[in-house]
Amino acid sequence: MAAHPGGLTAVAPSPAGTKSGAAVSVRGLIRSFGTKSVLDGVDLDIAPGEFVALLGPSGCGKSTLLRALAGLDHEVRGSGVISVPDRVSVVFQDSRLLPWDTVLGNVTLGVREHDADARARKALAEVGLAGREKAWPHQLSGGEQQRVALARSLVREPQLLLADEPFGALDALTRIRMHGLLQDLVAAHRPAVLLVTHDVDEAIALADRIVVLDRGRIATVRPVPPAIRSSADAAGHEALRRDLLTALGVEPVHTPEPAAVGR
Ligand SMILES: Nc1ncnc2c1ncn2[C@@H]1O[C@H](COP(=O)(O)OP(=O)(O)OP(=O)(O)O)[C@@H](O)[C@H]1O
Repeated sequence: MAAHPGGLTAVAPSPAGTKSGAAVSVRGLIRSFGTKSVLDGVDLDIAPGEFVALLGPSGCGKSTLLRALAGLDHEVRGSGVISVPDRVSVVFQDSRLLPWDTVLGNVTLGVREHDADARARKALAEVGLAGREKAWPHQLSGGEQQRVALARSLVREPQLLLADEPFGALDALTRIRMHGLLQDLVAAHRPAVLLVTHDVDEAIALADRIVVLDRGRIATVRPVPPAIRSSADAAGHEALRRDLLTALGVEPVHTPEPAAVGR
């Protein structure tokens, strides 16, 4: 879906990026529900083309932050402190396809350019669904439906892709395949990405940088060096994993050293 429908005073779209050159700039973002404070002064920058994963315990406000960036939260309060690009797309855990329209119809929906059809076909080919244009959503698997959702987000060439646990409902094997697909799509289109996930391993596998939301603020920020992302640096990967689990308040399970043979 096209996010950022407008009417949100705290969000300032900036097609050329923010003054600082960031694709996303958030300062002191506050959001409460009744007396419950959820976001309590969030500061976050995302550079153009940067992939940021957002981790945090259940209920800490990850989706609330994403909805604020998407322009879907009309109550968010700040002081003109959110700046996002002009073209923002959102992918959710469920594909949110219209059941009464075909795959092609779902992807072209809302695209006003004269070549919407051709663009949608290209996007569907990119997600591996060439030839399925006339299928109905109910004829697709969960993974295929999420592929359509990705195609629908890409057809608008977003400068910012917001993804709220997009693979959370998929089986482990499909998830791994979708990770590869998302990496390819991001490499080809270079949007800035904010991925909300519960999965530390998913965050390490995909992100350039991981941020942890805790008690309404960004509490931990960790870069993910390419060697750790690809698991070439296995020790670094494990150290980062433990570090993030600790930041999430989870006691990492102790993995014993392999027993020395012949000692
Ligand atoms: N519209 C709303 N009205 C009242 N409370 C809300 C609303 N939306 C969110 N909340 C509350 O705000 C808190 C943060 O919710 P949010 O969905 O952002 O958390 P989350 O970190 O994404 O959680 P999860 O990982 O479980 O999806 C929760 O306590 C939730 O109940």
